[in-house]
Amino acid sequence: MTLKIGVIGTGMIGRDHTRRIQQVLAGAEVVALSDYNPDAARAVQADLAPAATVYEKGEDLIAAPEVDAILVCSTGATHEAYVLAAIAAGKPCFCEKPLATTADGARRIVDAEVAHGTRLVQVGFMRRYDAGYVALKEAVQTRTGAPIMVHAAHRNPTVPEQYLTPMAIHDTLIHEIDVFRWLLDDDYVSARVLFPRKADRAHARLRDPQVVVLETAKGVLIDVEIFVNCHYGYDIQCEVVGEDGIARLPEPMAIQMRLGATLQNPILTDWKDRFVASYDVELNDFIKAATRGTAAGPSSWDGYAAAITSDACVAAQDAEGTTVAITLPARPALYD
Ligand SMILES: NC(=O)C1=CN([C@@H]2O[C@H](COP(=O)(O)OP(=O)(O)OC[C@H]3O[C@@H](n4cnc5c(N)ncnc54)[C@H](O)[C@@H]3O)[C@@H](O)[C@H]2O)C=CC1
Ligand SMILES: O=C1[C@@H](O)[C@H](O)[C@@H](O)[C@H](O)[C@H]1O
Repeated sequence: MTLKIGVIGTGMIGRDHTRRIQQVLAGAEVVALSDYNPDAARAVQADLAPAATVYEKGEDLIAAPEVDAILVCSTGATHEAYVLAAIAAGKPCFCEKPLATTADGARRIVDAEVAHGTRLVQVGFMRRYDAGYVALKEAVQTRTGAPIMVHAAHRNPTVPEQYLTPMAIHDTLIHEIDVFRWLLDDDYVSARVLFPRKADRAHARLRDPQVVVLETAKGVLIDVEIFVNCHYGYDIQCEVVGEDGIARLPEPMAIQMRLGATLQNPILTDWKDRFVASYDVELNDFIKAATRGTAAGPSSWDGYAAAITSDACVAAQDAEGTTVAITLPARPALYD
């Protein structure tokens, strides 16, 4: 069976996921496209999915009988309504991060999915599918001994003027928030944010860099540097300190050069290149599960936990240096 997918939001990542389904992965095809800007949907149709129907409204795409499963790749604030509509239609739905822009919104999705009775939603936390993080998790489970600390960094070369201080949490740190819950099999209990002096390249309305300190229920302390004007490249670092040893996230594969009396290792500059393979694997997982009428991988519960943690981190930015508590309600059995 070929899974017939409708894509809502055909901007940068919606286009890229459409390319993936049409040109890289097996078992699915894009049969419908929709975007707030119909020209964007038509451009993706022309370039990648000539047989797809363009719908003016995302709701109509979700209801369309030829659509088996939905990809929500529109702007974050629109995710909640589309995911709820997909659940109401009983159709599997892959939702790019964030699941919703508020914890209350993510909770409404959890409640709707629990009422439906089976999983339908996968959240686009692709790092869980990255070969480096998968190897790191295995090392933490089998070799480092119980984790005590995590030191991490998320560095982007630059960000646009619209990227404001809370986005360092909602848009950027959200990947670490999810991947460390998964890596450590743990939940957060508190957050603190510290600001050093502002980098010269950071624009007026952005405090950059910042350091977020998260504490987990098992007592692990995680420090994450977020530096989105680091200039030199796109750089994701992670080191887990355990009872018996230390495990580091591997660097992306690259040719090392000995040239002109220097030893050179290139550093990537674009997050799309850093995680290109993991996007393929996460969507493949979605296609496999959606073909069976369900969803796997990062769940609505994970999206909700990330939203609660993000809200606490943003409160911690405002509280500058003060510890903000994080409380996760009891997890419904659907997500065990
Ligand atoms: N997993 C990851 O690493 C990444 C995830 N993302 C997430 O993907 C989502 C989209 O990001 P980008 O593609 O970078 O943004 P973008 O701005 O390039 O594309 C968003 C598209 O959504 C459309 N849109 C806006 N409102 C809409 C509505 N009500 N209905 C239908 N379409 C609507 C816009 O017209 C635009 O074409 C965001 O939630 C973002 O956080 C983005 C980049 C990386
Ligand atoms: O999701 C992403 C972007 O939206 C975000 O702006 C970047 O900071 C992240 O590195 C990237 O993975």
